[in-house]
Amino acid sequence: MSSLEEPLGLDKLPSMSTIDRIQRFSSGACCSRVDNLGMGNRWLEGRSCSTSNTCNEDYEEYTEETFPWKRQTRDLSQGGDYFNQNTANKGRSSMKFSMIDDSFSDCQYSPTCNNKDIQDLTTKFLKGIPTFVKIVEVGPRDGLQNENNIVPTAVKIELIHRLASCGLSVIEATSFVSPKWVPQLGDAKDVMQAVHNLGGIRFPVLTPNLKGFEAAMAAGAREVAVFASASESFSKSNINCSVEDSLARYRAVTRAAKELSIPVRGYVSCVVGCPVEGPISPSKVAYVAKELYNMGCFEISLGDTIGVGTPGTVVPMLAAVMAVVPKVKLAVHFHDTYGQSLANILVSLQMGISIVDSSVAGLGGCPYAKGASGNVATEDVVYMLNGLGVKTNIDLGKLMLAGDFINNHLGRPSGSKTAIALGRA
Ligand SMILES: CC(C)(COP(=O)([O-])OP(=O)([O-])OC[C@H]1O[C@@H](n2cnc3c(N)ncnc32)[C@H](O)[C@@H]1OP(=O)([O-])[O-])[C@@H](O)C(=O)NCCC(=O)NCCSC(=O)C[C@@](C)(O)CC(=O)[O-]
Repeated sequence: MSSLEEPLGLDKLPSMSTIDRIQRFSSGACCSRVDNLGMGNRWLEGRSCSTSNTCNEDYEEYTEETFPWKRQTRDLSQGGDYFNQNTANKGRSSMKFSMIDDSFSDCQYSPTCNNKDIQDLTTKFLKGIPTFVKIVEVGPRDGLQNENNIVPTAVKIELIHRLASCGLSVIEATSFVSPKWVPQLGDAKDVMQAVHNLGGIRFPVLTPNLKGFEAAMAAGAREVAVFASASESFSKSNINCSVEDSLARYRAVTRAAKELSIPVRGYVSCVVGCPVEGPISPSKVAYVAKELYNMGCFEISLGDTIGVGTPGTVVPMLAAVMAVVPKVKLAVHFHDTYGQSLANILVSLQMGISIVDSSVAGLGGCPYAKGASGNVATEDVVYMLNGLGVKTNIDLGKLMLAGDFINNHLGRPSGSKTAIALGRA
């Protein structure tokens, strides 16, 4: 078994230095006034702009009438059941409505603005965004595979039940991989047997080879996922074979799955950067994505496994993949090492992607991608989509409680996000 000894090798990758970050975020222009749309009290309460008074002054100008949803957003001080669905729904509809109409009717924001300007700008920035986004919840698999301590089977099953009650339609439940490689998911059979009959929800599982596929079928799985990499080095360290050998294995899996009418999802890892090789060219990603698509994967998830992507690198990568695989078949899967996940998701949506992977409480990380942080939190994705007026059919309040359930179990404070992947030496 090989493993990645080195940390991310971020010196080779596009990165944002601490100084860069401070300079960017402390610029006098805290945010444009139109940016306030739909941001709820995360912006209103959370933004401090410590190096400039501009935001505070701006904030004071804005009354509750100006932001009618302010009263309806999550009140962090109350803890527990802080965001019931009624409230979330009301906030959502009033936000959506007020984006175009009410809040701007008297144009308090700029002496020169008018409704048409606002509508034009809104259309310009939001027009490509799909009206419905499917979320693939990967917490029970991608999240729990990387915890230092093995989470008890009963807790995994309870987490999946709680996630199922949130309205999620796809929950990646576990992996049928070698327990020597990923001991955290050594109870895949028990987890799968306990959840596979939950109605109306798909529970894909990772299968690295035919052995895993057969075990998954025996445990009741009805959908599987294969996972290749755009990086040779990562392929070797993650699944102990070359990219071409992995594709050959996956052809065997997709053939077997086809005979049983089992849908197969395909992952491409390291779509922006690799811990060993540094930047990965979009053409390599496109090649692997196309191979997976050609062998019959119904959906291809593009994974920024170590979370080094920014909109500047994600857009060309997506453009290259979209040239060879229809965009309706593509999902994005971001880790949040540099806090870029939501920005990356937003540009992906603007490019027409309508499937997003995420992980409750931001759990996640590949044990063989040392130093990468967790997946983007499902709560944050749903919150952003609500603000954009995109449908998800997910109950944000219940989702937050599911996040707290697992955070509490893991000894993390309620509301924690982004578990840091500790990797494996
Ligand atoms: C692929 C292998 C199995 C090759 O592992 P290997 O050691 O090269 O396999 P092998 O064929 O030589 O077999 C060695 C032993 O493993 C057993 N074995 C063989 N296959 C299985 C199986 N399916 N289930 C259970 N056991 C298995 C096999 O029976 C044998 O047992 P032994 O005779 O020594 O007792 C191994 O490397 C492995 O399991 N790797 C999985 C690693 C993993 O799960 N990584 C995390 C995935 S996350 C990811 O990739 C990124 C993603 C998808 O999240 C997207 C993103 O974030 O970007």
